[in-house]
Amino acid sequence: MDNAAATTTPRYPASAADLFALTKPRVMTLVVFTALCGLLVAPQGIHPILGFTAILCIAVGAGASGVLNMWYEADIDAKMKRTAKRPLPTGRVERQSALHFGVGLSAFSVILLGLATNWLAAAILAFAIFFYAVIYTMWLKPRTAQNIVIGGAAGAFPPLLGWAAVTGDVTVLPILLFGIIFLWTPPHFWALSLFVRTDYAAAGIPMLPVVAGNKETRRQIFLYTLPLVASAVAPWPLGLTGPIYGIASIALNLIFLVLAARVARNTADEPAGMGPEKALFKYSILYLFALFAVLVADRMIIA
Ligand code: HEM
Ligand SMILES: CC(C)=CCC/C(C)=C/CC/C(C)=C/COP(=O)(O)OP(=O)(O)O
Repeated sequence: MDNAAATTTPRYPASAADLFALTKPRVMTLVVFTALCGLLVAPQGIHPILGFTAILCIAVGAGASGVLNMWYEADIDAKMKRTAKRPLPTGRVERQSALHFGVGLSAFSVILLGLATNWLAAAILAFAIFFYAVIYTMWLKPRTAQNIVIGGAAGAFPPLLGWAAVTGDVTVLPILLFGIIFLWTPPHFWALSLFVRTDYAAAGIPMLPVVAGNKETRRQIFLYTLPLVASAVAPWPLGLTGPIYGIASIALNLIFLVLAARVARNTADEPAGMGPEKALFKYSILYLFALFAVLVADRMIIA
């Protein structure tokens, strides 16, 4: 794959800031937070140093998968306004360096997590990295408009990882947390994808609005919101949490439902400024932070 958009001579060694940018640090905030929540709601404790090491490994593993994603997509990123200024398309980092960095961080995070906690957690981390870097990035994303639905599962692993690092097992609650992020990802991303449809079309990526149009994407956003809302409220009736989570999650989910319904009802050809789509995208991030925060608060108060 040629890096056609290279505009500067690659710096060797690459700057720390550029290498850090390859790990998608802004997205990582929510990855780290949901992993920490998975760790905190586990039914037993973990030594703080081991807990810190586990979260660090999950963050580094997620970052590694972001590096491998950017390594593979350097020429696609060069074609899209949103991504053209990244370190690889601008030529600030050599592709070979990015590959070594991504593989090195992957191996480091998986091995250290296995040594510090247990090998189930390490195996899940290895699988999550593989899922995002290979199954989503290399296989699904360029081929099908369902890329986000299946591939988004990669981002649902962090709470499962946090839990497994403590307990060495996986039970109903961490699987539900996985399910919540899995069902959250399509509305989260499709709301944004409506704004960058032409970018994806230019890069030849079959994102849903490119393939099915804005109207169908808005409808799918609402359809995925229904099981999301159901699974996000479920921990309370299932007896896995108390009323603090129950009541807060009902409020958070009602807002999500209303915003998704506004998106579905929007008949404008293109999404505009701070319209329903931007509101839903921004709220989706706040929602996941808040939902996981109240889960931890609820479990800590009950305990
Ligand atoms: C395949 C699934 C996903 C896709 C395609 C996707 C895509 C995007 C895109 C394109 C952005 C815009 C900003 C940027 O480029 O940084 C974004 C923002 C964001 N995403 Fe996602 N996302 C996905 C899943 C997730 C998951 C699983 C999480 C964490 C649990 C997450 C957390 C975030 C956060 C925190 C932001 C805001 C970053 C900022 O401050 O700009 N995303 N997402
Ligand atoms: C533990 C572990 C391995 C977690 C992985 C977490 C993670 C980073 C999930 C994917 C979220 C994400 C930023 C998708 C971007 O999609 P894209 O690559 O299509 O976006 P782009 O166009 O911005 O590159």
